[in-house]
Amino acid sequence: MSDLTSTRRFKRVVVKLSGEALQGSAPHGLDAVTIARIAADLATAAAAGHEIAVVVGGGNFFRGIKGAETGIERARADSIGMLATVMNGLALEQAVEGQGRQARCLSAVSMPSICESFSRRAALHHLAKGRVVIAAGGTGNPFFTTDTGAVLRAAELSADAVLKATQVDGVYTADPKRDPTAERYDRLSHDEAIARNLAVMDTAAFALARENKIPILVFSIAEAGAIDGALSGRARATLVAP
Ligand SMILES: Nc1ncnc2c1ncn2[C@@H]1O[C@H](COP(=O)(O)OP(=O)(O)OP(=O)(O)O)[C@@H](O)[C@H]1O
Ligand SMILES: O=c1ccn([C@@H]2O[C@H](COP(=O)(O)O)[C@@H](O)[C@H]2O)c(=O)[nH]1
Repeated sequence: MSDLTSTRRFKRVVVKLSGEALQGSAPHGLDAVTIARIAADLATAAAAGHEIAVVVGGGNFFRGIKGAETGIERARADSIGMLATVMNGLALEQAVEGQGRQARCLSAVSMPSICESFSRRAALHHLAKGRVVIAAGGTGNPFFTTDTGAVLRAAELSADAVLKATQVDGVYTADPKRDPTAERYDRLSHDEAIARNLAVMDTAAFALARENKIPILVFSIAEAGAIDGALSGRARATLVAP
């Protein structure tokens, strides 16, 4: 059995969901049909017995680095970005519950009148109850990304893998959206991803995953059933593993 066909062994996973994935074909923001499709995927994976924690990005609303380019102080711009991830988290929580599966949005940035704060204990409790945990707010600190947040949560929750659900179907030699000659890897190591500066995730995220020996599966979330495809090894994907 190859590495990719044995991914069912990943019982507890952190799904890193790009914010852009939630906007569907809209230029920004949230697309209800797309969110419902992704929520159905998450609910199906949970019903199949996987413990699912989702770390959601915010790029469909705001990225701190872009805000800083317009003159907003970087740390403040990153706070706006983290709030964007909470908006996405709440929308996803609603959508997963709409699929008949309990979900809990836990924010790394405390906002108790809106949702529970993230703690390892709370997240493990909800996972044990079969709820989909949505970890919003990234790491809770500026100058980080939700990719690093996803690996951090995976380490804290002793997850078996990070499933990076994104716009492309794997890791390429260069950004395939910019370079049509880029070639896809089936598999590579964390070391190789860092050394070749493969920007599908930031270096901090790859380094934290390397240190904690956390495999990362990069796959496209464009089609219904993508998460089950990734978990069952059917998806076209790249495995980043030691
Ligand atoms: N070597 C590479 N291989 C694959 N994708 C790459 C590579 N370099 C850059 N990319 C780009 O990285 C993107 C993945 O980032 P993603 O969309 O998941 O962003 P994010 O910052 O994690 O989420 P958000 O949408 O919330 O900002 C892909 O869409 C792809 O265009
Ligand atoms: O730990 C974190 C995570 C995120 N941010 C800010 O949020 C936005 C959106 O996150 P993406 O990972 O780009 O989707 C990001 O650009 C940062 O500005 C953060 O500050 N800390």
